[in-house]
Amino acid sequence: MNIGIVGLGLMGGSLAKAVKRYGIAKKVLGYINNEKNKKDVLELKLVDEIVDLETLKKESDVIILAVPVDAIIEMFPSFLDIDEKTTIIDMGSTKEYIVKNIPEEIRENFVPAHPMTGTEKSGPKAAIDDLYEGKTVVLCNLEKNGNTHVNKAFRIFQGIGMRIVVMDADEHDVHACFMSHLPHAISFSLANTVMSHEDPKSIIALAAGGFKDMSRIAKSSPRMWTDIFKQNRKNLLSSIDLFEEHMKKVRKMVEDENYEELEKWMAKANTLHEIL
Ligand SMILES: NC(=O)C1=CN([C@@H]2O[C@H](COP(=O)(O)OP(=O)(O)OC[C@H]3O[C@@H](n4cnc5c(N)ncnc54)[C@H](O)[C@@H]3O)[C@@H](O)[C@H]2O)C=CC1
Ligand SMILES: O=C(O)C(=O)Cc1ccc(O)cc1
Repeated sequence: MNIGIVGLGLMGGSLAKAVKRYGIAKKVLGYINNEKNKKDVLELKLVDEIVDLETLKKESDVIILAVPVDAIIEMFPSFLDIDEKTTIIDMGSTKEYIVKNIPEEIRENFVPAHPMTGTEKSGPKAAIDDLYEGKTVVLCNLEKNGNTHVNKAFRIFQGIGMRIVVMDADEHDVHACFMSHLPHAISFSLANTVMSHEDPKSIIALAAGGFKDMSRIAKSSPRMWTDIFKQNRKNLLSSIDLFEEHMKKVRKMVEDENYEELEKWMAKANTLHEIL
């Protein structure tokens, strides 16, 4: 099949590599809206052809939307005239707002997906060969899709070595919030907290592994994450409230010098890594 990818950054670029490597795509077409990325995509040979959006729509059996989540919504009107056999799959990190806003005309064609894998890097140069291998992709609200479109999505994701999990978009957004969006909010906060107190020289000289681990995702794209926080605002606010409760709890145990409780509380946190 021909696969057209809109947005050839980390996710789109890595998908282009994977569908070529596994022989799933006969041809990979790319649509790019910025000159700097075009140059990088050509140099990295991520796609067979860079085309305009109309050509991509006509020549692709499957169109992948690998752009920030607000851009996915903004692009809906461009796809209202696609062929009934063409499948569209989005890779956005949020699902509820996207699913709610898919126009009725293309709802059968549109498979909402979220690959639960990524890095803090962005742009075509961030694309990696095996990003998707052995990872999970969540597909949402498939009851509204035609079988042919679901089958194509399964062929692509299973074909590049992914495990598929199906759930409703609202349920997805709660899980994604706690396991990805809240951790990003915490990492951005930690980075800003430390920089508001420590000068760069001390950070360079003294930062140890733990701080580097916890602040890695604070390097993530502000454009992409502002969109995600906006679209998952309600869940993010509740998860921040709950996190604040836990911060208050540790603060109180330290303030009260309740070290017995503190040790128990930490031991409970250790058990997360028995399941991860
Ligand atoms: N970064 C990550 O680890 C993960 C990201 N996602 C989702 O995947 C999507 C893409 O993210 P990344 O690849 O990380 O971002 P990225 O920033 O690496 O790539 C996005 C690309 O889309 C292009 N773009 C933006 N607006 C466009 C438009 N209107 N038309 C055409 N191209 C446009 C940008 O120029 C950029 O090259 C986002 O929706 C994100 O939420 C999902 C899972 C993991
Ligand atoms: O860099 C990391 O560890 C990530 O967690 C990347 C990531 C970012 C956004 C997603 O929707 C899913 C995964």
